Amino acid sequence: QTAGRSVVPGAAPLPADDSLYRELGGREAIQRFTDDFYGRLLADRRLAPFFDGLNPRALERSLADYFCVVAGGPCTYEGVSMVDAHAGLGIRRADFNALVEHLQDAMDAAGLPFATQNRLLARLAFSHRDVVTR
Ligand code: HEM
Repeated sequence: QTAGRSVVPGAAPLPADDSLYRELGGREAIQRFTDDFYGRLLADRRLAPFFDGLNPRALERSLADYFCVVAGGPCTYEGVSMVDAHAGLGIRRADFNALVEHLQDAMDAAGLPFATQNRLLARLAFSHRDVVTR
């Protein structure tokens, strides 16, 4: 474990280097596609109800920190574990897949290459069992 990086419970082991973080374009680029991603979630009538009443700025920042850490970047994620964040939400496999599609679309719109997108998605896939509870 490299000093200064927070552990993300339930996720894949942290990458050995920051190559994915750099491919994603760094923290600010991650924030930009994350903000776009969140907008897409809210525009999706299947998914928007999950995010009712939440503070978009706070969640966008938390998500971008999480993506940054998962990509091996020099960020700190201060949120809760994936189990705790999603417990009781009753998220189904179809919800999970829909969310991943929006993330792909946001990364596409940001011009990120498929290989880079897939590297991030592969790491996030480790969260499946912690997020999908029915
Ligand atoms: C790869 C899959 C996913 C990842 C990596 C992920 C990641 C996260 C992260 C990092 C947070 C912030 C937690 C915090 O700040 O403490 C969060 C919160 C949340 N996620 Fe997810 N998530 C995923 C899938 C989903 C899905 C499929 C849904 C619903 C359709 C969802 C709904 C939510 C909601 C509603 C919150 C806010 C919980 C709250 O603040 O009470 N997530 N997620």
